[in-house]
Amino acid sequence: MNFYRSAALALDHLDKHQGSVKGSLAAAKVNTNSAGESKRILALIIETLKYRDVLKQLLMTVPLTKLERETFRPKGSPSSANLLLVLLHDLLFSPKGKIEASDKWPPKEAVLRHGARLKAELVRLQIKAGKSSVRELGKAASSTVEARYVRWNPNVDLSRADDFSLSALHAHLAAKGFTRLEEPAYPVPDRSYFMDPHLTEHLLVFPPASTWWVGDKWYESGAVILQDKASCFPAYVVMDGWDATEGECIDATAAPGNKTSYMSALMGAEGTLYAFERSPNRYNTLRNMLEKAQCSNVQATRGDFTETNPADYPNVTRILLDPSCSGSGIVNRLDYLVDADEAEDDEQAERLEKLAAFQLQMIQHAFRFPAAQRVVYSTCSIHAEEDERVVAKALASGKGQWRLAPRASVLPKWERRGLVDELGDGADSVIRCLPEDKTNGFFVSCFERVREGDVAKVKGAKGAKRAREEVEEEVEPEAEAEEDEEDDDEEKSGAPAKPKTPAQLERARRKKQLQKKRRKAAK
Ligand SMILES: C[S@@+](CC[C@H](N)C(=O)[O-])C[C@H]1O[C@@H](n2cnc3c(N)ncnc32)[C@H](O)[C@@H]1O
Repeated sequence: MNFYRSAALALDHLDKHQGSVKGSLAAAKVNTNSAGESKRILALIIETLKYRDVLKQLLMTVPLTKLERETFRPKGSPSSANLLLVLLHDLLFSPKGKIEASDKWPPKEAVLRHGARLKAELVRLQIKAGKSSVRELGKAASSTVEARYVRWNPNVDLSRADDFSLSALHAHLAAKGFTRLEEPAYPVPDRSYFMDPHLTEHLLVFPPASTWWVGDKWYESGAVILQDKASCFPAYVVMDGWDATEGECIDATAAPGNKTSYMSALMGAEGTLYAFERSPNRYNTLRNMLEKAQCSNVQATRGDFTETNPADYPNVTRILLDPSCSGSGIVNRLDYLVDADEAEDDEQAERLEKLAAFQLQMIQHAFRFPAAQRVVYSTCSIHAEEDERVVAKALASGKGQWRLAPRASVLPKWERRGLVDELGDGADSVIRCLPEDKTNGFFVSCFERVREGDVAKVKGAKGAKRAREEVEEEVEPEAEAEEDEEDDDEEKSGAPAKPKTPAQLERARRKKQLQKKRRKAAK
């Protein structure tokens, strides 16, 4: 009984948008030290959220708060609305199909009085929605990736006496009872796999529930690496057309090292790949990864990429930047189950602005490397603020010396390209990935240096022009502080200057929000 009350209290808390799904447990005073109890309640909350829309629809047809007014009073704590949702979830969608409480508990008695009608109405909703089972009425979890990716790492084959070639891997998988398909098939059939249609030489695609690598010598030796497909793209794009005579490469933000190890493999473990990582802990992880994956051509450095002196790397021609981002593309998050409110939107906008400034700074630093020809910038974010807009600003600040590489060298067969509204023509040069593409949400762009006398049209120029205007408009941090003071004066005089452009309007809105917060805090 308490179990349902706690889950309903947590849902009440979430309705007020006071934090994350997990955070709502503490707010509902669930004993988070008791792993069993909190896990059970968390699972109920998540499952109820998945079915919330259909349960609400059902309650419109069978209005239990009216029919059972005595039990489900309007102003209870937890709210009747959420108590009903969790009870209905267990009755209609849980594997046991029942409410796990004493038969004498009034809310259970009240719901069961309408059990037959509720079930019949639910089936009606299912038929109307054209679903083959009531479970299909739940919100599709965005964490459902339809495939599991395994990257073959040729470095191990190069450095070890055992045969770790791709053909040996196929033979190993056949011995494990897997069938290799010649063509991609989704969902990937049980005990089957195929070579990924975009990364045909290195990436194998398995059914999502696969675990064959656990304890397997191929995994233990680093000869296969678990890496999402989209996360392989940046290394693949930055190394496009590379040959060992060309020069050296950099992975500027390397830990845990998935992309570094793929770059190293694409270099045939030849030449030199410098890998930077700022965080000491993550640097240790990177070192372990590089050792396991036999990345003998990588020189790892613990340090801040923006503090490197470009002149010290006169032979570096290719740079990969995969800096910290909001991670909004990572699909095992629960955020999609709850709608963000305006206050959270404001916090998010502020956070994205800071991230974007840092991301831009990383690209601008990469542009300073004297021999750099190709700079790839990627994020696991789906926000234009961190993706196309950063790219447009980088182009705008590149003084015409950098442009977006043509689609032909940026995974031309990948269909989902960038946002045209943001980058104009340049959108075709960059790629976006979404869970619909059976990957995490991801963004990859590639800048190339414009050769002297090259008059080719600079792609992305439209977005860059707009970004240049924005950059010019952008307020320096000091100036912003001054502007804040000015605004205070304006407020006193009662004559605020009117913001004119969308960017100014957005800043004014955020500033107002901040002032509101400050005033609230001062009270
Ligand atoms: C998104 S992760 C990189 C993931 C990595 N590319 C991979 O595929 O395994 C970003 C990493 O960059 C590091 N980082 C952030 N700013 C940095 C900087 N200025 N210099 C070097 N590393 C930085 C972070 O500590 C973090 O480990």
